[in-house]
Amino acid sequence: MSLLVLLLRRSAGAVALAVLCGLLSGASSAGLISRINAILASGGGLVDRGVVLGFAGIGVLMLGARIGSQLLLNRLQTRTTYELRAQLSKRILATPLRRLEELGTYRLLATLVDDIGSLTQSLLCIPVILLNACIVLGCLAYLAMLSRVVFAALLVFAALGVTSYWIPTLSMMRTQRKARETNDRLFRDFRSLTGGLKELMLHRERREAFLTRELLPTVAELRGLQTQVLMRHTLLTSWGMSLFFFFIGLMLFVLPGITPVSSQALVGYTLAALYLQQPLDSIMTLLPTVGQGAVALRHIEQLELGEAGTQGLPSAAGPHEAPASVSRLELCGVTHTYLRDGEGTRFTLGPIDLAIHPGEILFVVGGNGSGKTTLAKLITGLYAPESGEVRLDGKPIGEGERERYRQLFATVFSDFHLFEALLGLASADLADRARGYLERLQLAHKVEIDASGALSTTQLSTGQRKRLALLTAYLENRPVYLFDEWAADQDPAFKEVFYRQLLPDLKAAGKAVVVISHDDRYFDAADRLVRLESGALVTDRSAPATSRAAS
Ligand SMILES: Nc1ncnc2c1ncn2[C@@H]1O[C@H](COP(=O)(O)OP(=O)(O)OP(=O)(O)O)[C@@H](O)[C@H]1O
Repeated sequence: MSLLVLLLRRSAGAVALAVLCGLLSGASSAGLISRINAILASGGGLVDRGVVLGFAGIGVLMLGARIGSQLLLNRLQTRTTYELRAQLSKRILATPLRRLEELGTYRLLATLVDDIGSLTQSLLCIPVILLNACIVLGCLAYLAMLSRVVFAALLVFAALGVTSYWIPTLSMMRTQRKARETNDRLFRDFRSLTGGLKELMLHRERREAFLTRELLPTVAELRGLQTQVLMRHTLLTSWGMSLFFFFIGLMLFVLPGITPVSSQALVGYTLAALYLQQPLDSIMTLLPTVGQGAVALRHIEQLELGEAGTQGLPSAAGPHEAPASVSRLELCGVTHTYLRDGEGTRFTLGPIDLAIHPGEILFVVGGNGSGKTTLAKLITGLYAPESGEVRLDGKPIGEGERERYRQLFATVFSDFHLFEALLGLASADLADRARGYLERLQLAHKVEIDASGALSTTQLSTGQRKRLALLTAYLENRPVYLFDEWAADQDPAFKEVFYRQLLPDLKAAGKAVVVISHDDRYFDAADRLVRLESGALVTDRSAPATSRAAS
């Protein structure tokens, strides 16, 4: 709810002003019509300079109020979208990585694209609904002045009408919620579609199966649910309108039988009631959009994202700079467990006791699925330990220190992301330093880096992209380096450069270097080697002389 409250609080002024402008525009157009009426009725006898000026003045007021109201609504729309996008992006970055992994990127994308759109649209309805609600209240007050009996009858009728409208609306909102869940699946399928292009293009049966068993059924299900929502909405709006005319019929045919009423008063009631129709229609038309917004808001809340400023992004003051050096980093009895929903299985890493020292190359080795990457996420503070603690220079790292702690690491994970520019590394000599590393990584003929840090291209081979990721890590110049199977995609010559030159250089510069590797030919490059088996650390010893000899 906090998101909605925040938005409403920030937009309250704009919403009130938009409603005011709308009312002014409505009142001045009513004023214009009544003047036109009076002039026509007078047969032109009323036309003098004052009348013309008054007419023109109301016309200008109407135009100004209309433009003002529309401009405010446009501004509200763009600002709301901006704020929602900014808030949600910050909140995603403030959410623990493990939670985001559990949610899946497709859900986050669906929220960023879909929920933000729905929420913006529904917030935009608020001024229009308020404006029409003002008109409805005005009409009701007028009716109350005309006849208390008619007004009381209208209230009773309205209560019945709202109840008969609201109950099916609740069921319509349930369908909207279902549609929203299906939309998540649609984003997952779109992700498979764009991520699996090669696999789908190369295998006709797989492509057919993907389309007929996964994507198209989801699309069809969504279409069905959306059709249901639209159909129910049409029925409900029509029901609302027929109730309305039923009420006018009651007034015309039943009221004169209950109480004496002049035909002039009857005309007055009927006109006022008819005037109610347009704003009521407008409110009813907008209700599904508001419902959609409510569903989107609920969905965002269910993601249980962190609050901006708690984890990822610096909120206010506070040291976020990484310490320039580390003398000892320890994992003491650290554990992490993955639960696999549906299968009832689990994988537990640890308890792990491990120390990392500056000026030392530590290899983490082990079979596929033994827990190396999980250990890397615990070492770097991307996962908080479920038990045990991480200590930096003897001091335990708690939740409050984790953001600062993470700034100690320069990493290249096996599923690294390459940005289009060297972000957050601004320095006067950035381009020069980067060029030096490009030479060293044998990329100078492929990639250029301008003074702002923009890369000329990232359309490179997998091995070359990894070298660019390594370049970013070099430029970060942090006390601890962690490489997760970095050399797996390198040619033999560059593997040799990595293990025999680049790693020793980092060590010589006093960096602590953690290397996850399957390259047993180079295990002798480690000062210390630890092996993981099914989540347990089975060895922690110096690099074996045998592998040194083998290389
Ligand atoms: N996001 C996740 N959710 C659930 N289980 C996971 C997740 N990531 C990893 N696992 C499980 O944890 C275990 C260890 O995974 P991890 O990625 O740490 O292994 P690894 O040693 O790095 O493997 P590899 O050498 O293949 O990269 C695996 O059995 C895997 O099934």
